[in-house]
Amino acid sequence: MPVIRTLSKVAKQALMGTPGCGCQPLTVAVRSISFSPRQVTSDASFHSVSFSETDHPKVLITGGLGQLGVGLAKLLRMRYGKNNVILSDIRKPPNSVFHSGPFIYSDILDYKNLREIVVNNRITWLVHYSALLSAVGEANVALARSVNITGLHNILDIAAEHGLRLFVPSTIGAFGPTSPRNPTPDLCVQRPRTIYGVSKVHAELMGEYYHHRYGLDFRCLRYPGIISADSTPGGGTTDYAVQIFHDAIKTGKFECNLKPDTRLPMMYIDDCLRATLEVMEAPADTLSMRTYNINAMSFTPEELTRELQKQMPELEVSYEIDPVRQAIADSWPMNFDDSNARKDWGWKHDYDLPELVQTMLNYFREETRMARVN
Ligand SMILES: NC(=O)C1=CN([C@@H]2O[C@H](COP(=O)(O)OP(=O)(O)OC[C@H]3O[C@@H](n4cnc5c(N)ncnc54)[C@H](O)[C@@H]3O)[C@@H](O)[C@H]2O)C=CC1
Ligand SMILES: CC(=O)[C@H](N)C(=O)O
Repeated sequence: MPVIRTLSKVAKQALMGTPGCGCQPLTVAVRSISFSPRQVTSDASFHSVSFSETDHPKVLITGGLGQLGVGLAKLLRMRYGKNNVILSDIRKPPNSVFHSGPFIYSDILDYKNLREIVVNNRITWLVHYSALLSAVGEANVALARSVNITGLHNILDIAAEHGLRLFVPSTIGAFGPTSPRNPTPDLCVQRPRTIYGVSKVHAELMGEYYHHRYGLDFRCLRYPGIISADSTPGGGTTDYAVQIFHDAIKTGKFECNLKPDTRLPMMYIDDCLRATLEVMEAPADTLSMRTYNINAMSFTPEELTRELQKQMPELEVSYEIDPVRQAIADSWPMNFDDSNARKDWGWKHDYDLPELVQTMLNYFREETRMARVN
């Protein structure tokens, strides 16, 4: 009974705020009475590992076989050592991925399995990439709700119980038609119209809540559309900006599913992965917020085509609009204001549109050359 009374007093303080002091004292109070978000058995704290800044983190990446996970694992393994970064997914990894470092099966909907992986591998950082993206999410709302929301709850609880540093990406899709679109600041109205966007706003808010309530070291970046050469996108609205390179090289023709003047924020994958590493390594006292916009460039299909045609004048682009993707794109930011990330932890992108196009074309040309040689 006295414990319950203490808890409700702490909860009341949390809701009302304590004048003249930040969230830290509250966090300490909550932790000191061992109040965790999910009922855990007593051995859980025995296995938890405290991460010292001088050690290498032991990282688990969920949903690691998608467009971004393999590249992130490569970057983190170069920095922290091959065996300190575990990729996981529910799909079977290709040979090259399986032989490049630790891989493990993990379904984020299986709470016990997740917990076992975290405990047995002494995980200290969790990068949570599993998700259904905007277009596939609209095609399967029930599954998107389950993976993006129920799965996130499992991740938050595991991370809070085991004192992990947790990274969850959000997206330009976390904004909607009533948000300011040009530019979109960090803090503004967020009323997305997709299950993907709704689940990402939920993730931002839950992560920040767990940070204030339980002291969870939650870090979140809102990514623009990510463009990569050696990995394929998983069913988003910005996918056209990757597909155009494949089709341009293969056939010299591309059919675009968005209107020529649809402007969206975009980023080359190397910038995205470096930003992720940088925000994970940033000292906590530099982070004035826990969710940041990051930006690099912003273009329309027409502008991307023109840049490509500078090197491939024969490229032909036609337009066959997909109404679902177009409606999504029309509700998303056109330009992203990432001034807080630049100010707080020194974010700076390397790739603008010309460098992006050059880098992508170099990759595909080299791949074609190698294929001819072999
Ligand atoms: N690629 C992009 O342009 C952007 C990505 N993001 C976010 O970054 C993260 C990674 O994105 P991508 O790699 O592009 O996604 P993706 O769709 O390519 O990959 C997602 C992965 O999650 C896995 N997955 C699905 N259900 C699962 C489950 N129950 N348990 C474990 N894994 C499961 C899938 O097998 C897949 O490999 C996502 O959270 C996404 O929302 C945010 C903004 C832009
Ligand atoms: C911007 C994203 O989050 C993703 N690429 C999508 O288009 O759904």
